Amino acid sequence: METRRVGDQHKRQEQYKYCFQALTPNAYQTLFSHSRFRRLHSSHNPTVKELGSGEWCLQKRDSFRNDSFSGNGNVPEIGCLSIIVLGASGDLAKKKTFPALFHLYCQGFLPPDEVHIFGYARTKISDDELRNRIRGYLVSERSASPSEDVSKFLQLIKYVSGSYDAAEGFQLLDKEIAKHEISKNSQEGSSRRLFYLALPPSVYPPVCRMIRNNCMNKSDLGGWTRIIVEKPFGKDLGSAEELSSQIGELFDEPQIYRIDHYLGKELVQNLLVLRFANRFFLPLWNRDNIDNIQVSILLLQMFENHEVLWGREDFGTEGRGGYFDEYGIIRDIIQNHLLQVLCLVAMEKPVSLKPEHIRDEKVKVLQSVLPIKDEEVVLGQYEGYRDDPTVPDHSNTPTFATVILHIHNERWEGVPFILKAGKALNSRKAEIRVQFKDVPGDIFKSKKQGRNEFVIRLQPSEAMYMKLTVKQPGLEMSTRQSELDLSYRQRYQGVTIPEAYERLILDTIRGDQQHFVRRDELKAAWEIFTPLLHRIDDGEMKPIPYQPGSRGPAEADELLAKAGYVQTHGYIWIPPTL
Ligand SMILES: NC(=O)C1=CN([C@@H]2O[C@H](COP(=O)(O)OP(=O)(O)OC[C@H]3O[C@@H](n4cnc5c(N)ncnc54)[C@H](OP(=O)(O)O)[C@@H]3O)[C@@H](O)[C@H]2O)C=CC1
Ligand SMILES: O=C1O[C@H](COP(=O)(O)O)[C@@H](O)[C@H](O)[C@H]1O
Repeated sequence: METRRVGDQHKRQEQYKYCFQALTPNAYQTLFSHSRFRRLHSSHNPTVKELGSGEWCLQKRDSFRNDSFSGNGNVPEIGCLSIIVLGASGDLAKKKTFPALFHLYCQGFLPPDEVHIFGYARTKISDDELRNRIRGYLVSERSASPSEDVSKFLQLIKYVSGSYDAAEGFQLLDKEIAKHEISKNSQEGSSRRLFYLALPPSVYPPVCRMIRNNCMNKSDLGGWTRIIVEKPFGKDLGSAEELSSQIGELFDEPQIYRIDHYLGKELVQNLLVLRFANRFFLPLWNRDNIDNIQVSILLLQMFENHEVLWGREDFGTEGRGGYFDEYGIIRDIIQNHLLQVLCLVAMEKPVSLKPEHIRDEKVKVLQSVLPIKDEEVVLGQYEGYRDDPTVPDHSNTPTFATVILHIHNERWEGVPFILKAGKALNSRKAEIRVQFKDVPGDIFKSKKQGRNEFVIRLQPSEAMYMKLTVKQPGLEMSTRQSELDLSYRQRYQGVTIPEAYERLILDTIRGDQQHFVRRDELKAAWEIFTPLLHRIDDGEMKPIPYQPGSRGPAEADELLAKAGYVQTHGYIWIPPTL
């Protein structure tokens, strides 16, 4: 288990506290973008804090602590930090893990005097070869001198080659990490080791065992060893539980960070604030006022040879057709990303912001979901999917699904939660759409135009907008649909929204598990979908073909209408331009 030094925390906080009065956040950003200033102050990770009466203070931000939610019991740690990316030769590492680390580095969260990064995989390449593989993916809007930052960041990376199931490679890795720790004069027992498993889950058990046997850190002086594991966590309830037990025998739950990158998205993180810090929503957020809720992730992606046709996306397609066919859209997106978002939309107010309190409430939602009915599922497979060379000719794998869930509790009885995800569709967006009931005794007959909707656009063009009926400006008393719009790009100009992976890796370093999936959450999530998945795997339920570049099968829209969703015809929300 982890131990921490509280005395050092105070000393360290005091050491770096300093103020620049009358400095606005924008002025600070500009100042910080000058490399000389950054050189002077980056190791202090300063942040801007409002003092009140229009004054702003620049103060030390501890790189390993989330000060705003100190209620979760975190205590900052000091000393040397080693981040080890296992599967460093792979797709995720190149496209997401290393770029996220680079962003953190550019913002001063990974001070070079404390941090070292190791890549580990079987592929025999040199340090420089690994650096060259990832160099092109290191782009940061926050870097004032990008090429200088890229070079410095790459120098922090060392590569170790070895297998995933033999001690030799991990002993070598341990030696390299220890060398780094000694070079930083890190006291034994105070160093921190973060292992990011950017690997296929099939190798998680041997890799965890190797880490446990060969690379653990002493924790008696506040040091720790943590692991981040990627999805998919299993293929169904049985395999997920088996994987959980295997990892659980080697690591305690507080050391395991099961990542779901949707939990790191800005507007997903905003859900708790939105729901529980605003009086507006408290009395409305229930079955008395809400008719139905949709959560959707729509993608343009197709696989391999179709990519060019439909516009290649920056993440998740390349060479993943084989992976995808084994899993399908429900395992790839619905059982994890959509269900996690649903939990945050539907859960009760947690006792506090402590990770365990939040996760307790999420588990309750999952445990209250009723069994899925066949007639409330529409599966689709886009035409041409099976032409992909990595996909079997008779694949029954859905590339699209709409599934209706019902939550059996006092707040949500009777409100359908419509989860929808698909690939090769006509648009790319992720959103939460809360549709309210019709106005009782409507004297304007406005229900023919549309219902009130509260939409949270997760991506692209992050926004929240409230669709409502207003008087058409002019002499006549007629109504029209309009919106109250909080578009982030317009409202928060110049603010860079962090990447999900960046935020979640930082949370792991800080020891904050709020945005990670707990073992019992995972189990409850698989319990919901396993019966349906087995029926699909056994060929008892078949996907309906749909045209690539369409909305998916027409039957999905019919299911939506049956569930009570009323489409507003002729209204389209257009993200405001600057
Ligand atoms: N890429 C993506 O878009 C996303 C990936 N993920 C998840 O992240 C993890 C890593 O994904 P990704 O980087 O795409 O995976 P890759 O297939 O690129 O694998 C990563 C590395 O693991 C090693 N590896 C691959 N297959 C095996 C195998 N059968 N046995 C042992 N080692 C193997 C290879 O390294 P070497 O041979 O050099 O050892 C490879 O470079 C997976 O769990 C994936 O599901 C999650 C979301 C998105
Ligand atoms: O986990 C996954 O998510 C991506 C979609 O993520 P986004 O952040 O780009 O919305 C998806 O394309 C991929 O198939 C899936 O594995």
